[in-house]
Amino acid sequence: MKLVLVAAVALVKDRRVLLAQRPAGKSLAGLWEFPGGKIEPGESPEVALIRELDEELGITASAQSLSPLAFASHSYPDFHLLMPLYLCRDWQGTPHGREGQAIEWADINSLDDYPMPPADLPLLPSLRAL
Ligand SMILES: Nc1nc2c([nH]c(=O)n2[C@@H]2O[C@H](COP(=O)(O)OP(=O)(O)OP(=O)(O)O)[C@@H](O)[C@H]2O)c(=O)[nH]1
Ligand SMILES: [Mg+2]
Repeated sequence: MKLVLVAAVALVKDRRVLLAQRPAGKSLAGLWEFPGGKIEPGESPEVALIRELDEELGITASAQSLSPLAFASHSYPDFHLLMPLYLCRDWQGTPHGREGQAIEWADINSLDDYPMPPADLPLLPSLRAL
């Protein structure tokens, strides 16, 4: 089974977390996910996330602003996903969907209203505990 490493982040402001909707045409289209993406060869998870936050949302974050929150380990039919989820409360800029994706500040107590990839569901208690 192929192991795929993805870095993701919960951007948290007050009691809200930023979710991004996967665009039509991609795998798991329409589901709400944490911003992030595949870790490229030679990248640390933090460096990958800083790059993805710029590419996907147009914001700047530093490695020191990323703290470990939880991780997902989930078998999809064609690969196994290992995804550290970081917490970030401090960044520069205003997030906007730079790749045409919808984004939303979801109330941490209303995450059930956002259909998410199956890998993400075990991560939600860590968020609610914040
Ligand atoms: N960024 C992100 N990816 C997630 C989450 N949950 C989850 O299962 N994934 C999966 O992790 C994989 C990598 O995400 P990615 O953001 O780099 O993938 P991508 O947009 O290039 O999609 P692709 O796999 O269609 O090429 C995808 O298969 C995605 O479905 C999540 O909360 N955030
Ligand atoms: Mg991505």
